[in-house]
Amino acid sequence: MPVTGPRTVTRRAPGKLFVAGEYAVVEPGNQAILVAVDRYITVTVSDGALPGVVVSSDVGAGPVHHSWRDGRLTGAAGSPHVVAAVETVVRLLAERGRSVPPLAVSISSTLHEDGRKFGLGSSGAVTVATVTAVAAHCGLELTVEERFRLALLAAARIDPKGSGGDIATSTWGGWIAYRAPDRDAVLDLARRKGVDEALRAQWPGLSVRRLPPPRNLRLEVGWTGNPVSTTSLVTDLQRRTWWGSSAHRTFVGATGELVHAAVTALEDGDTEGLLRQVRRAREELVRLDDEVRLGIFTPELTALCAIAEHAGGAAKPSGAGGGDCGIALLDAEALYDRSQLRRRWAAAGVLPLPVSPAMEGVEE
Ligand SMILES: Nc1ncnc2c1ncn2[C@@H]1O[C@H](COP(=O)(O)OP(=O)(O)O)[C@@H](O)[C@H]1O
Ligand SMILES: C[C@@](O)(CCOP(=O)(O)OP(=O)(O)O)CC(=O)O
Repeated sequence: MPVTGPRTVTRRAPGKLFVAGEYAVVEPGNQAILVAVDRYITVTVSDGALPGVVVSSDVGAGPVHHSWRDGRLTGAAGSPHVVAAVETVVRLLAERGRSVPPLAVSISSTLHEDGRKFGLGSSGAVTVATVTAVAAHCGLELTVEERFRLALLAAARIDPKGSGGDIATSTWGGWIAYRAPDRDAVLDLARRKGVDEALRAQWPGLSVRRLPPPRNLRLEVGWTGNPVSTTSLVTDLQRRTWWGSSAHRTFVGATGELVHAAVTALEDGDTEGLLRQVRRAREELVRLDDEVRLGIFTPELTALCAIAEHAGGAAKPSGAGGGDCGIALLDAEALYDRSQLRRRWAAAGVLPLPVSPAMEGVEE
């Protein structure tokens, strides 16, 4: 049966920042706090002129034509996240006895500048927006969690080490507390039993909870200008003798405690308490970096944190570090000079990014 749905569908998914819990969150069950930001990946899906799928992106070279072979898209490399997202939705359609028409997928990003990513979760956002737009184009009705699960299955095929915190944030939007499932286990389930079955099964470890946004805080974001491969930093960490050592367990224990305390502070509207936990999160990342010499804290990220602290805020890298961006939270009621903070960041090689929390995730 051919699919039916609107002829042209556009969906956009927001980027994200890590507030606390990065690195620890890659292990199933460990909690992190993330917030969506008002920079987006927008995906438009329409009927294609050629059999297969043509993908064009404003950050890629020209359009890339992929053909179907045994449920997989062949052709030039293009964007692996977009390809995996389309394949995963189409596999679900096939399991439900439905065929897919030729597709044209077009992507635009405000998570990049001149083709360079800011490090605001473009891979997660493009995966979520593609899954959602292709599903809507094909008339596939999915719950929010089903769309998250499809996007996580797609992204995990490319990198099972990724926690999926970016995908959850792009899906739900706002401030969230996230715990990852075992990605190898859910991939294995989808391979053995199919995607449809993987949507229905329990995913042990997974939890996503909306958190109330802090009322009296300003979020400042600074970009170092250096794009970083999160996968290579996480892979590097997992190869060190530190991984599995008592220092690793101490890091996970301390991060678990501070994330829990930060969740409580958000739920209680305790601004000072949240700032304290964000500082603890930075200290734990500093300790990790001292122990492992991973390069989380570049000179720019160290300066970003010091300058924001000097202004009375709490600051840290967002995510893997090594470049990309950092965040600062400042008490909106306390007196601080925002333009001075931004000037001092700029003088230290940190570009202030005018972004705000986005309370909506990708629309259905
Ligand atoms: N605008 C886009 N168009 C196509 N693919 C994209 C786009 N943005 C991101 N991607 C995909 O995400 C990958 C980059 O992921 P990553 O380096 O983890 O960036 P980020 O830190 O922003 O998530 C790219 O290789 C590509 O597969
Ligand atoms: C180390 C991490 O916990 C956080 C990485 O966050 P980044 O923001 O650096 O990267 P992307 O999610 O690819 O945008 C790994 C993870 O959770 O996947």
